[in-house]
Amino acid sequence: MIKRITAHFTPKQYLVEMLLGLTALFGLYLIIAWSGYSPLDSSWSVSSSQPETINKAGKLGAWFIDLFFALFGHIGNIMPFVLFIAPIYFIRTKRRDSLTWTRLFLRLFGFSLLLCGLTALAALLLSNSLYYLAGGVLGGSLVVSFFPLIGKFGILLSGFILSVVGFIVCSGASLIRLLVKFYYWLTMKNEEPATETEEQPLAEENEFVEPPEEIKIPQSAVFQTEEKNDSAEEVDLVDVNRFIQISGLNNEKPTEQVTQSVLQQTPIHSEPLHENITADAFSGYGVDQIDDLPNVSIAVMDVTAHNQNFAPTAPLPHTQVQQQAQQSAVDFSRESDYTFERDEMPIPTVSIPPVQSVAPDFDASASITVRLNETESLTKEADDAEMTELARQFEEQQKQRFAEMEQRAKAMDAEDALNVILNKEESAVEISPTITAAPDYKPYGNSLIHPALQQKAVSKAKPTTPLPSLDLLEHRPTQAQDITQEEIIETSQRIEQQLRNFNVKATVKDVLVGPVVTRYELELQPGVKASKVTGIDTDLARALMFRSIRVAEVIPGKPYIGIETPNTHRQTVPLRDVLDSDEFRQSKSLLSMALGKDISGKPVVVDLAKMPHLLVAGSTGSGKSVGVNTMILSLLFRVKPEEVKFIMIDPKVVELSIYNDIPHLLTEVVTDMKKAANALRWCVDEMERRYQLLSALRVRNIEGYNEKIDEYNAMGMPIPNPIWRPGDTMDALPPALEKLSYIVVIVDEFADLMMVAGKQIEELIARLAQKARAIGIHLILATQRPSVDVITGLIKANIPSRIAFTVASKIDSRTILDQGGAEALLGRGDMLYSGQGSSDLIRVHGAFMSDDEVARIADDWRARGKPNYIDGILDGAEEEESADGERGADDGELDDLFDQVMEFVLSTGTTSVSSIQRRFRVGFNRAARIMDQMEEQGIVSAQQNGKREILARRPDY
Ligand SMILES: Nc1ncnc2c1ncn2[C@@H]1O[C@H](COP(=O)(O)OP(=O)(O)OP(=O)(O)O)[C@@H](O)[C@H]1O
Repeated sequence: MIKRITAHFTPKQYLVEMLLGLTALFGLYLIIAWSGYSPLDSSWSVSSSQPETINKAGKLGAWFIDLFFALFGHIGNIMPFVLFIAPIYFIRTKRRDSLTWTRLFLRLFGFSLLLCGLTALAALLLSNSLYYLAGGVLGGSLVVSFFPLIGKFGILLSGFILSVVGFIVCSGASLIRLLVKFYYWLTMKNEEPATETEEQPLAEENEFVEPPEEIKIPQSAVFQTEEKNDSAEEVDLVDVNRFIQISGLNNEKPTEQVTQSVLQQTPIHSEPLHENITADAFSGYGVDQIDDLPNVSIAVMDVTAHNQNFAPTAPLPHTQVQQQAQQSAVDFSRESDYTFERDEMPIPTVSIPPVQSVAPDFDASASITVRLNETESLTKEADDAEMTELARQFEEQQKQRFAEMEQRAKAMDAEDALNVILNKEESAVEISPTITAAPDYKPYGNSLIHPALQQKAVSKAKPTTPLPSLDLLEHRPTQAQDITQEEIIETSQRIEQQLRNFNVKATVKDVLVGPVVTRYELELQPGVKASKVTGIDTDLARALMFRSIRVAEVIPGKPYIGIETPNTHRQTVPLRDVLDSDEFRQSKSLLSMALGKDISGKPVVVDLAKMPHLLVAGSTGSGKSVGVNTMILSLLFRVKPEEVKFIMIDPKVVELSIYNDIPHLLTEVVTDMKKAANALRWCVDEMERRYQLLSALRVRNIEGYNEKIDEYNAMGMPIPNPIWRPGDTMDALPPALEKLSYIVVIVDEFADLMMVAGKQIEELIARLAQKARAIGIHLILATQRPSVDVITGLIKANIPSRIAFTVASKIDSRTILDQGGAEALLGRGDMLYSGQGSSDLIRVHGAFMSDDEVARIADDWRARGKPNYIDGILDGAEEEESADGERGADDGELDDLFDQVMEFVLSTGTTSVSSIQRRFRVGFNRAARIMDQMEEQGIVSAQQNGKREILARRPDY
């Protein structure tokens, strides 16, 4: 149960409040009378023949207003308003509480001075007529009386001084403060802190009024402590609202924070306040009981921080307050002049300890925290009690039940059976916790596998179109770029201006607004280097207030440099838009890939066959995976499985596994990096095999080869496989050659692959990269670690095409692109493309597609056919490798297969390691080592341009 503290008025306060209210009402009445004033009405100075009063406030109203005009002239106009506003001001600001007879007299006196001053000024300055005195009787008589003495100027000066002094005395405001405020208002400066300005009038007021004779507690809050002291301080908390923080009702700072902030404001030298305030001081309050209220904390804050004359004992003389501040808590209560009586009311607790523990030096004027958090603890206690009671009842019931059972068992002579039952019951109780802890599995219909773990069955009918339709991609409306002409002109001017500040003279010649960035093309003055602008790109970005800008030193086909600034609203480039473009449709190459849109919004389509390998790098989250998916989907929309095959390596497991089982795959998506190395080795072997075929058919590349196959097939003369040997297959005759498909090897995180077998992988990639172009094997390697241990010199030298997404630093950018720029990209698919070793960079905003779209296209292909996985791509058989390794360890010993291999090489004339691998079913290492041994024995020459010659003739051996 919580008590709510409510305010009660003393009879005197009732009276004052009522009088002020009546005065305000009378003022309102006079305002109405003033607004309806007519000089024709009969009144104090006018006797009219008019039978009816025109004024809406009646005769009385007309009479009063006329009286004001007669007495004070024009100044009479303010009287109704003063009578209305002043009482309301007193009530609202609670100044009525401090209204004493002396103060009332002073205020009235001040007002009289003000009236005298103003009426005198009005009488002199405003025009008077025979019937109407501008300053009224008062102003007129003052002027008449004093004119002979001090003259016109003297009256003006005195009137002014009287007005000012009168205003200060009656309002209690400080003229200097008002002037300062006016100055601040004029100069638009911030005023002093609000607290200070709030408190000041009070302080000023106190200066005018002598210390109050009586000390009273007008409706102030008083608190009761748990420990009740015999003596306590009477407190005049003038504005109690400022010191009460109610947490739970109010979203402002929690009590602790308030206390903390008060602590910070409190001077360190001051001493702690141990003030126990008794509930008696709540004499002006009634206590209502209510059931449920949130936590209420009442903090008496550091009043001295606001007003030096004001402490919890505010009306005390200044010196006394200081003395009290220096006293200890005990002293404070003992020496206090004012005492509270103890009250037994159980009201909220005053918790001082937290304040003391946080700041032992806490001042007497520091905060006291009152916490009303009984509800929570009481509820908890009640809950606990209830639980214990229930447990007790249950135990009793059980005992009773067992007693009954025992009796019945005795009667039936079945005590043994009862024991068995009771034991079982006990053991059941014991194991029950384990049973309840187990998850509550429900049946999954017909399946034993949870729906979330079931493979998604694609029950799609085989599509009728030869290739997937673009309708599988979502149609996202193109958002319009909302940059205005004015904005562009303004930014152009700012760029020119800022460049001038850096001593670069340039003029904006062209502006291209793209989906993500806007490029300002500038003509530099002759003699100014473009690198000068590149060097100040960060300073320029800061000066122009852009997140980052990129300087394009060369714009192909234009004599300008480009400054690319990010657009306020970034557009997404949908993949559908790019694939649906003429650029992509009309590209002839089979391996054309759409990347996104360039700076002017034109689709960027690149040809993987020409690249011929691609390195993609960018920090995490920069859009690499989306970029790689864009490339794969571009291919999936235009190539059939027999034309292009994929080997996908995905150490992250989740990125490319969505393509599993599409018919383009040569093997399932590789996630094990050891197997991935084998896949690369297989590629090298395949490359060797293809070169043999190409050389046998005397063609230079895969296109020529495929054409030749087509040509002879069309003539009905299929070409027999020239490198087939009896025993390679079960066939009696060599099989006919078929067209070769392109192979695209995609590695999503190339760094992981390098970690597993760095040197080997580097060599394999280098070999593929050097030679694989002609035979149609292409690599796309992506990495998020653009460091030199991943992108080694060897790899860089062999992979000329690069794409850089956002990277962390200029150094990373240089590692990928051999120049800076990628560090200023904007992320989320923003990339720089450098094709085929060219130093020109194309800024591309990558196309975007959702995972659902990728899944739809993969499903579409899965519905069209099954993959024809090639056995053995992934088995390089580690055991075999390790066995090879062991064999290689004993130097000088020829391999067991040496003789057979030599026979094979001499009889067939082939020196290819891959053919040895295939023929003898050994791993790459072993085959290569046998070849090295043959070289040592002088049977074959050393490798030159990837080829060896046979030096020995058969009879030699
Ligand atoms: N072209 C794009 N347009 C719009 N948003 C994009 C684009 N590309 C990527 N994003 C956003 O960036 C997020 C991260 O992209 P993504 O997963 O491809 O990054 P990542 O470089 O592969 O990261 P990680 O290396 O950690 O896998 C995406 O979820 C997407 O919201």
